[in-house]
Amino acid sequence: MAVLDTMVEALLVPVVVLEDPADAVPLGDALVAGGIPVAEVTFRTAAAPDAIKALAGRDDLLVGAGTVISAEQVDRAVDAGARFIVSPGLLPEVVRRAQEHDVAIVPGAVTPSEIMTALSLGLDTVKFFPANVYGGPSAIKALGAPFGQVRFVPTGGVSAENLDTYLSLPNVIAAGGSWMVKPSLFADGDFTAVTELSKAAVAAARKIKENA
Ligand SMILES: O=C(O)C(=O)C[C@H](O)[C@H](O)COP(=O)(O)O
Repeated sequence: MAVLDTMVEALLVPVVVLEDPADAVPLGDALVAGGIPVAEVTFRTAAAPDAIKALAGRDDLLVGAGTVISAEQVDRAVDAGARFIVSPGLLPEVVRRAQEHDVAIVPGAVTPSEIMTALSLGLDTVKFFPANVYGGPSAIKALGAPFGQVRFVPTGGVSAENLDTYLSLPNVIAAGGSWMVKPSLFADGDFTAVTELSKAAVAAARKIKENA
């Protein structure tokens, strides 16, 4: 699916939590300037649909919705213009609703049973969340043995410091995280730090995959 290809190319999925939808455009600009053409805007705040709307028309940035935990939120995310849906867990009705909308869905799956459920729903890409708690890189490596066809997007506790331990795995297609988009980085309205941390993350991610 083309949408997931963009994620694979970016190697990174910034997990964005916005309180003010007015921050969406400057944050999107900062990510693009930093070389990350993807943003996962989480439904943890009420600002999510408006923030997604503000970014949806762009052709330099792929915007998706994160923390989507109900079919109704899938509808709202897609209405707002989300091009992909990310969920912390695996709920078949959430997956099916996204599929009905023909929108890419990356559900959370960390156990063999959850991965098998994802496969049974026609998916081959899952979010491994919270990655640091559910066994980190060694768990993803071990799951790769029975599930060689599954691609993982570890998220939760991924940082500039441990990015290499995840992205160096062949079954990890991208890493998700908030370290380059933390609200504290742009609380004063200056998004420079987002761009700088994004640039550093992109450079590190490319190097890791080249050497993997
Ligand atoms: O709620 C969801 O659906 C999420 O996407 C959770 C986020 O992925 C993580 O909270 C990001 O984790 P950190 O990078 O450790 O901040």
